[in-house]
Amino acid sequence: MPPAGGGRRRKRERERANLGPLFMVWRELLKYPGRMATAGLALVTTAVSTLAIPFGFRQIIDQGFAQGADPRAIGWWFAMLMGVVVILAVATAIRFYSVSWLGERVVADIRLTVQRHLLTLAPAFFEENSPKEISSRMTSDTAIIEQIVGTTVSVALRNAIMAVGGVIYLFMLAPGLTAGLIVAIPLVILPIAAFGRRLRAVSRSSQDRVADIGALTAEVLGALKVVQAFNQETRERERFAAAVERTFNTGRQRIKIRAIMTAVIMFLIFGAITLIMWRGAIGVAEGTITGGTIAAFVVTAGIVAGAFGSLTEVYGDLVRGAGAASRLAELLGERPSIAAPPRALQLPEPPRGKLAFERVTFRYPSRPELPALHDFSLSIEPGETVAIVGPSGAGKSTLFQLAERFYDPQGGAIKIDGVPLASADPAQVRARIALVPQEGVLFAATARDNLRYGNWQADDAAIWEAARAANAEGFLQALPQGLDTFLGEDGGRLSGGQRQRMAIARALLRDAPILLLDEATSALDAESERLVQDALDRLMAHRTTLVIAHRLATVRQADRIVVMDGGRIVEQGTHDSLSRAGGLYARLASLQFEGTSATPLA
Ligand SMILES: Nc1ncnc2c1ncn2[C@@H]1O[C@H](COP(=O)(O)OP(=O)(O)OP(=O)(O)O)[C@@H](O)[C@H]1O
Repeated sequence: MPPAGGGRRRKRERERANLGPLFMVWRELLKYPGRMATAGLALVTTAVSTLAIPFGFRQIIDQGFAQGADPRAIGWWFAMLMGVVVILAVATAIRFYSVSWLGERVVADIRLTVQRHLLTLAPAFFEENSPKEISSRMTSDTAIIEQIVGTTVSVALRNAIMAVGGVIYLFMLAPGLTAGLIVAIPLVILPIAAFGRRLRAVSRSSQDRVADIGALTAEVLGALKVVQAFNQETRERERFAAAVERTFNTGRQRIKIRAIMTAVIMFLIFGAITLIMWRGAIGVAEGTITGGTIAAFVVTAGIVAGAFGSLTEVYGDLVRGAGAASRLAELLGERPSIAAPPRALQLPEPPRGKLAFERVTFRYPSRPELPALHDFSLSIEPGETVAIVGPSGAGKSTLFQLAERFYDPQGGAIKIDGVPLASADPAQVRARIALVPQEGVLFAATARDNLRYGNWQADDAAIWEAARAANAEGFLQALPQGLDTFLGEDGGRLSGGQRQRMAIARALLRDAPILLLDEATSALDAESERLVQDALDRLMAHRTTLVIAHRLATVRQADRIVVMDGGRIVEQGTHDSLSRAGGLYARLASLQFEGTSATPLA
């Protein structure tokens, strides 16, 4: 099973080679002009004071070390040089702090923006784009951007200033020698451009491979029990090993290009310097140049060479950053397919709780060939309880997906209190619905916060009242710290029946007029079963309820039973009338309701 994201990757590889995506990072940086100014000033100061050091050397060597020089003058020169060193040290600290601060801040801002945006996207987006891959974008791609802002750009600017300033100073020191150096510069720049282009492609696929590893790790750890239960450790180890080796190989390709690139550039720079020094040595021998000048020239040329050397690495980093930024921009550019229309209709007040499907035809975006609902019509009156029954894949859960407007149907309309969902604000629509899924979803938070997910305004009195009605009071009181007990990731501390009652209590707190209830198929023991049923009865009272029924008790109590098959309604009636009719319902019921009411129907 290859990790997801192949399609997107191919699309990305067709994009033009440019650093344009980094513009997004620049826009984020512009939000902090004060910090930028401080960083810029410190940056210029460090670059200039670094260059002041060879200047000082020259003075000291030519004047200070000359025989018969005034010791006080020597002291003065050294004091000056020490001053420069202090300025260099302080400016470096300020530069490091403000530049790193910007890196951390920009990444924090980008993470906030991306998460805010992801929350607006429709579930269909996450069927085509693995959430695991997206979550690795949140960590690895943002880390790359942090490095760009916090290190690379400052290194680049400082080295650019030092390279330019250094070259000017070299000209002042020895124009002839420097001219030779300048001739060497295009020899340096051209290979950078050539290697850089190749490096860019390799860096991108290298990052993709790293994301694959993250996705694979999360997938296997998330399903560890299944892996172990099926003795698939060897297979998972091999699958992971293959991914790791792919990552290593693309990484190796990247560092190979970079190694060759560095070697070529270093050779060109230092080869040129060596040749120029040879000319300089002849100059000193002939007395046309001083020792101080040659010393300053050596140190400055070293600084300039180092600066150019770092600049070559900068390009590679910027390219990596542009890759990361373009992926984040791609996420941010994804328009939510489900959103409120420009002039959304208001749902009528007070809510009545009428839910209607009118000739709805729907295909899931990821399975366009198979209609999950076919010309489906069903109208549920306020306060009515409708039980949905049917074989697996009949389209029962799809009704919930559409009522919550996680998807839009291709044909027909779904209406709440007479307003088509497509014309309303999804937030308003969802506020009228309480959903109790088959598996109660719990967050890594306290019991209190898990319940308040239904309604953040609820105080403890309201929470306990809901807990009592949901038959959850007893076990909540028995938790070590009561409502303050941390339920752990995925609420691992609660049993299946307890989780269901948590979900019911949450739905009670939500207090919405329409209830979408997916009964758990897992059989509970008789006591749990009774507690859950009892809680459900209280939850369903006075609400419009659409329930995917798995229990005899539920279908018996329903005002109406709707039997679905292949995305259509095949029968409607009561338990007694449908049992007598001898159709699909009678078959399903005779197979599955026999013996115990806890046995799943579908
Ligand atoms: N996210 C999805 N993407 C693509 N196809 C889907 C998706 N969810 C469901 N389907 C398909 O749509 C059809 C209806 O599925 P649905 O989940 O509504 O059935 P169901 O009656 O609830 O089944 P079950 O009782 O097994 O939960 C099935 O053929 C299913 O494979």
